[in-house]
Amino acid sequence: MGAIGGEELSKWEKMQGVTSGCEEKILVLVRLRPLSEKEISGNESADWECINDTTVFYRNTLREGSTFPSAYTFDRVFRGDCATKQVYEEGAREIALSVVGGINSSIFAYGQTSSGKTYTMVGITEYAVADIFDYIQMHEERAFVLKFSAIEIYNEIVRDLLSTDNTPLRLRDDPEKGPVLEKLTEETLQDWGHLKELLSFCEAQRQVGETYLNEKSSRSHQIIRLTMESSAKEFLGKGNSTTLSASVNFVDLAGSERASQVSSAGVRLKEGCHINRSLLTLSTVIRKLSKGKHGHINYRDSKLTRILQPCLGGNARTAVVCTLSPARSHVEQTRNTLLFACCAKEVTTKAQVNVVMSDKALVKQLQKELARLEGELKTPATANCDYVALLRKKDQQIEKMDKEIRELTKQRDLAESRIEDLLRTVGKEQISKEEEEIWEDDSSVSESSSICGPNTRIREFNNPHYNGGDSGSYRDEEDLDEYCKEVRCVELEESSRDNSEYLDPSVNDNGDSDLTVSEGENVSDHGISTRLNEDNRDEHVMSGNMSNHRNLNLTRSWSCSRYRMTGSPETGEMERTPANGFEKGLPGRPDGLWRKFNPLNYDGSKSFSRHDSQSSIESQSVDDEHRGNSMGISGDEDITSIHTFVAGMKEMVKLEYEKQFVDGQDQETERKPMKFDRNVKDVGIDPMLEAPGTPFDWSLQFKRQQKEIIELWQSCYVPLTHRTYFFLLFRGEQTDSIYMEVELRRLCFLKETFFDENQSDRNSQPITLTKSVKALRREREMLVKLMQKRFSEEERKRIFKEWGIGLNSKRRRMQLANRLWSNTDMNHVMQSAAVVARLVRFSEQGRALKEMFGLSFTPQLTRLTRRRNSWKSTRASLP
Ligand SMILES: Nc1ncnc2c1ncn2[C@@H]1O[C@H](COP(=O)(O)OP(=O)(O)OP(=O)(O)O)[C@@H](O)[C@H]1O
Repeated sequence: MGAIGGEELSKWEKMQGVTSGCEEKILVLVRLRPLSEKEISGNESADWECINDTTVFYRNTLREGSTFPSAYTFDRVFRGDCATKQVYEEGAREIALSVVGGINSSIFAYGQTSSGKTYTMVGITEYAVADIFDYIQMHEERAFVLKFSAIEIYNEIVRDLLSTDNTPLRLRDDPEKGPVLEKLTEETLQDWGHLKELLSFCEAQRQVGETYLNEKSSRSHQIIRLTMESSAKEFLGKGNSTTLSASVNFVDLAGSERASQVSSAGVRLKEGCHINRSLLTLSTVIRKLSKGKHGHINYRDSKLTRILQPCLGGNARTAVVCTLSPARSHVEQTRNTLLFACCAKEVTTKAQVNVVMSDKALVKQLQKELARLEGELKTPATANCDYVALLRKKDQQIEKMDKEIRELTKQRDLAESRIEDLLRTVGKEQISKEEEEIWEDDSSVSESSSICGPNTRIREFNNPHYNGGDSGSYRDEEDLDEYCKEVRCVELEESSRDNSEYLDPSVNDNGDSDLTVSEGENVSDHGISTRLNEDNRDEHVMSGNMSNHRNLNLTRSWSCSRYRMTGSPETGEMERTPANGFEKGLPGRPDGLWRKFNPLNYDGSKSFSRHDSQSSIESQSVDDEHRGNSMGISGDEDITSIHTFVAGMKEMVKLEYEKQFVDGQDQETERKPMKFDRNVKDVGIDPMLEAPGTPFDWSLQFKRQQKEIIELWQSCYVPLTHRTYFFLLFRGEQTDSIYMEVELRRLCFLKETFFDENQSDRNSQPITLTKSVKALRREREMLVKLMQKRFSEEERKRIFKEWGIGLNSKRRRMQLANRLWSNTDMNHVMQSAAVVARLVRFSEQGRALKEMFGLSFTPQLTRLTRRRNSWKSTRASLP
């Protein structure tokens, strides 16, 4: 055991200080042993020699075909006659004694079997421990603790060499300490004797076996670990000491071997496999580490590399002593060892001093650091003032940004709201278009067999949930129900509105109507009798509308018609008066109100004076000739409903009453020919005066007009619903005459509009035959759907039979719908009306419709109750 002089130790300590925390390469030493007696007796030649302290040379250069280099250079090479002490002192000592300065270290012995690994490591271990003991003795100011532990890895099993228990040790990874062997025995070294005792024990415990090459061949990897802790004695027990803690590993690897060379078998062969495999892993790790610490390093492929991981490129100083046999027979194994050594010398580690602070020392240090930081914060330095100003500025910026955020949020919400509105609008339009396309594309209905469209505009103008969509869009059964409900609803509204309208119209002193339309409120006649023309005026387009409002460009709406303009005409003072019912308003109307009409001065040649009813009628008839264009009647919007008819009717009746009240006398009616070969008397414009004396004439006239109306309905493609309502409501009573006349007049007008060849551009005409045909087609489709809903299966079968529709034929309901109102034969008409009435539930409303429409407005003094039996029977035949 070599003693370490004080001078030498100081040199090491300086060196440790320089190297601590810095990267350094593994120290590679090569030791060439002499030929063993066996090799000598076997006439082995020594092909390897150390030509200097760092180079080993292969001198059998005559060997042909060799591609290996002849000289290998390392940190230090030792000839066969070198003692282990020299190997230690000139090579391993520096690494081994790093532990005294708190730096981990490891010394490996790597080489083929019988190359002298154990021989070398036993010596190095003892020299190192001896030096450590000397170091301890030389540093009495410090307190040292030296712990000894030893393990072996045998067939990939880790065993505690200080324990007689062969229980394998568990290996786990500690985040701070790295790989840790659980329950590993650690003996605190007392003295040299104690060390020798332990080493002997380990040697006895280690797996050793006889092989062909080595009588005492190590069959396991052995690691002897010395852990050294040191603290300055002056701080011990005061809680503020710091401790240096480090370990040094003495690793005696099992020797790589060739089975053929060692002639091993059985247990030895198995041992050799494990040995070679683990050494191969070690070689791989070293080779990868030699190329840099990039990528995955397979430490975990063997217990050996896992345990030695900190020593291989980690926090440790490492020395590898590669032992060689010079014998020619081992040349390949020797070259392999040299290749390993070459790789190892490229591997770098980064060792640093391991200082363990006591808890108290750690707390004290942290408190000191905290006090320093608090002092900096409390110091009213100039810099702090700057911070205050900076903080204030930042606060202002934050406040400003908050404002901007709030404003932007508002704008965003507003924009989102607008987008939603827009999307809703676009969505509705899209739905409308799609629905229209569906209707247009549906070829299931024979257009040629269609007659007219449903009262579709009712939906459009009265359903608050249906704003601007295609009126013909009844998408499902619910819609069909809604359709029927709306009919009734609208009819109720119609009744009240008609009455109010009749009472309310007034004109100002200039002869112009004060009934200004509220734009967009074209609800007056459910889109049939009114429409919004290009001038945004609500116009009555009822063909039977005899009101000379047209000539006056009088505009009106329901909103304004609900207010009656009263008060002094001179002052123009107006008073809003709630609308009254038609019945009580017309006969007993205050003179003051009716005098409002006196100043009316109708337009030139086309107008008439209230004092000249004859001329007025004539003019009106002439006006009607032009109304097709001026009124902008739409086929869809015009004759589609009984409501339309009623509205126009009331206008006409109102004027007649007006004339009578204003003139105060019967006007002599000069029967001038009208456009439609009618005059006032012909159309029964004042039936209350005529009818009493001519009941029989009226009966004949009604029959004639009824036939004429039915034919016009057919040729003008009037909606079936309208036809049904009209047909069933007006059955020949004397009071019906006025309605019959109005219907005739507007149908004649419509027909003329449809078939006027002079219309240069039919597409520009709002009223076209095509539109009416399409509308009628939609109405028939609607009736088809209602058939499914209104009629039971049995009823449908019965009706199909009655109508000559084969029960096995396809699309029976469509066939029936196409046949309804398809000709003008009276029996056919009655049957058609009966079916349609069922479908639209006319029978449930019955005559109440007529009352609701205000159709019983005829003055009580002249009510004829004569009825035609045929019309009675029609209603009675309703299913
Ligand atoms: N440098 C040396 N000088 C003299 N004898 C040596 C030297 N090295 C080794 N020997 C001898 O060689 C034999 C084998 O040595 P050793 O057991 O140390 O080899 P090994 O590499 O450990 O073998 P194994 O791997 O099989 O355990 C021993 O008898 C040993 O005394």
